[in-house]
Amino acid sequence: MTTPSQAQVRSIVAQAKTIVVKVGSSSLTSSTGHLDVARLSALVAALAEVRRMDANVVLVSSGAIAAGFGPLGFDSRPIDVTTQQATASVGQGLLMAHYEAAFGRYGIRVGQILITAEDTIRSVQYRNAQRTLKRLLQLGVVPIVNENDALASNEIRFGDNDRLSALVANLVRADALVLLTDVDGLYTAPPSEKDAKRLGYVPNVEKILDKVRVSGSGSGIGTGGMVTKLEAVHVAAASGIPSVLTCAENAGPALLGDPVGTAFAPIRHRGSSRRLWIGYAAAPRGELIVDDGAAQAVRGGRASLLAAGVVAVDRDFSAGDPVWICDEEGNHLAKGLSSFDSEEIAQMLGKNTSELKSEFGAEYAHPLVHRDNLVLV
Ligand SMILES: Nc1ncnc2c1ncn2[C@@H]1O[C@H](COP(=O)(O)OP(=O)(O)O)[C@@H](O)[C@H]1O
Ligand SMILES: N[C@@H](CCC(=O)OP(=O)(O)O)C(=O)O
Repeated sequence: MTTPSQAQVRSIVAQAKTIVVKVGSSSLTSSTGHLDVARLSALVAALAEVRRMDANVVLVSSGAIAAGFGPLGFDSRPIDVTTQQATASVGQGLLMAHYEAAFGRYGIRVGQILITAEDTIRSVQYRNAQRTLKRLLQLGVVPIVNENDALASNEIRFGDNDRLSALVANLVRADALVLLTDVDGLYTAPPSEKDAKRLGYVPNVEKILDKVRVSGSGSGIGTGGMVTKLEAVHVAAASGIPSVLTCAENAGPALLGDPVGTAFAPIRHRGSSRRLWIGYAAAPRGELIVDDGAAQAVRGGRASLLAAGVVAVDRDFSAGDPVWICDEEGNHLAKGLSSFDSEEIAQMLGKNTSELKSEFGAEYAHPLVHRDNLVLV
């Protein structure tokens, strides 16, 4: 695809019909780490302006832990996961109360959506979240999304909201993603280093990944630092969605398309949201190992995966789960959604369609992974 100019990217952001804005903990808090309601209100003023122009806004907001630890009598953000979860449970309600009051001043309703990483893996939950978000936007509501910290299991949690925001941008098929943090853009090195320079425009995020030096959170309040923000921008760019990264104080100008912060161009055309989900969010639960002929067909990009070409199935999974499709050397060729349980597939290996039909019935005479549910890696 031809790379848009910075002016074109800025204009996509300004004219977005649907925009996802992510605000990090570090931008909603005071120097002591407590929720700063004045900063939250300033952000809401900028978002209300976008709503006034009739664009759909989805806000991905961190800040539950920041809002919860003071009222619970802690001096600082808790460090252990269980106390963080309990703190987020208290803080999430308080955070929403502040958002409700702040958006209410502009006559705007908000709705809370709490997502776990699991919801982005399972196809049914994914569709469900997508439907609810869509309906909220149709109703003129600003959905406010956070990770469901109270219930997220330690092994599979986003932790930061950066990557979650890129997945939400895909879920709602946003035209642009704006990441608001405590630094005014991407620098060539952590901004505490004296020769670090801000980049105004990044035409291809993949080409700068090994040229900039990034580190974790500078403030110690946020979680992912610049590492997860670049991952989010990368997912968005590869999904055809441009991003702007800047500080929360620049929210207004950034949303109006002014040249603040760092703008990132999309690097690929937009695919279907379902394929993007399979490609980025879905963590494979098992593997289908295919012979040379099937590997060639899969690599061609247009074929479904038939049982006849599958030589082995690895690990237990259910129909609808994401799986790796691998060649016999163990190389990952594609990710796809399996149409059958692993137990069923074990019986179907190597059989052609008419054998499947006569042995198991017509409902088994189908590809193990349909081409619409398959994404090359
Ligand atoms: N190359 C870089 N450019 C800009 N910021 C960087 C870079 N490397 C690390 N950072 C740090 O990332 C921090 C933002 O991440 P974080 O604290 O997690 O914020 P948030 O709470 O908004 O997610 C900045 O304060 C900055 O110190
Ligand atoms: N979900 C957590 C956010 C964790 C966090 O700090 O995220 P971020 O500020 O985006 O790096 C919360 O609401 O407190």
